[in-house]
Amino acid sequence: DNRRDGATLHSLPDSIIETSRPVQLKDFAAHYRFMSADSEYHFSEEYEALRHVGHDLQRTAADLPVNRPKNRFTNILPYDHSRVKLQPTDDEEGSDYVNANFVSGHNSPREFIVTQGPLPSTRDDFWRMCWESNSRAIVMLTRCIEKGREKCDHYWPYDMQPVYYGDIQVTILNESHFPDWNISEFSVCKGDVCRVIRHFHFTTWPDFGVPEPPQTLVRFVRAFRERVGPDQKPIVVHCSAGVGRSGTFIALDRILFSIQQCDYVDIFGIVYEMRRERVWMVQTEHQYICIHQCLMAVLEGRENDHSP
Ligand SMILES: CCc1ccc(NS(=O)(=O)O)cc1
Repeated sequence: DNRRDGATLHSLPDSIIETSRPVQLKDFAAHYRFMSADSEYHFSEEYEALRHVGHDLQRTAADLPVNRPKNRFTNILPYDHSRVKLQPTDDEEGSDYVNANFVSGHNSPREFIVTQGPLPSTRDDFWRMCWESNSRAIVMLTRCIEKGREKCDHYWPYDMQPVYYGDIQVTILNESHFPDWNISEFSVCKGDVCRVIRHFHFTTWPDFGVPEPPQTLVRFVRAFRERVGPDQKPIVVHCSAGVGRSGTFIALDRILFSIQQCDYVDIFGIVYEMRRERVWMVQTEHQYICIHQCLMAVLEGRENDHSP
């Protein structure tokens, strides 16, 4: 029975705490029907079993007074063990801090850098993080303004004129617009050294919600993977808090790789592992179910259907 209270769960060794629930792909449709039955009772139970994962981990850097203003949300703080560290400047306390964690992908244990939507006061740190990590891709899963509220700073230029963010110069090279996302290429320069960073901006994912229909997210992940190299450079992923939509995107990306190589899928285990790296990854039960619906669409050959 996994419905132990948080305290009990924390005191148990990992060997007793359930960390994976693999499902054979040949059984996945029946599994989905079972989990969905009785008002999705078993999805609720499984998602509840993830509630306390990671909450025993320390986040001391995020809590330093000098760093508190750098957090968009006071309850979305990066764990110390997996946090991304900027190159510190001259013993300035907090100069290495950004609200971001390394998160595992299918291809490597630090495939992703997951971060909050930059604040006006942290967008220079965001670009320093992109530069210092040698990232070549940014996945943005929120709009800057949603329902009249600022969810993310517009941290890139509004037109083709170069803009400096600290000592990083960003220039839009090109933009492609699609119904549910935009794909741009930025020239990012520090001094005489320039790189191209691709920006994949999903524009129709409501906060705390899911893309409709779920196949839209499958198509976005495919469009992203078609254009990002097989290099070992980290991929920056963010939404507003950098947990709900970001976690859902990464979970689906990992699953689409996994089913190419394995005859089973472990969605519970993927989310469990991500939550040990960054808090609240996949933030709602509906997002957790959406991951399953995306996989159902792929397995049934419906990923290119546009009907809701
Ligand atoms: C309460 C803080 C919070 C705000 C927004 C989100 N959603 S998001 O992680 O998908 O941006 C998650 C958490």
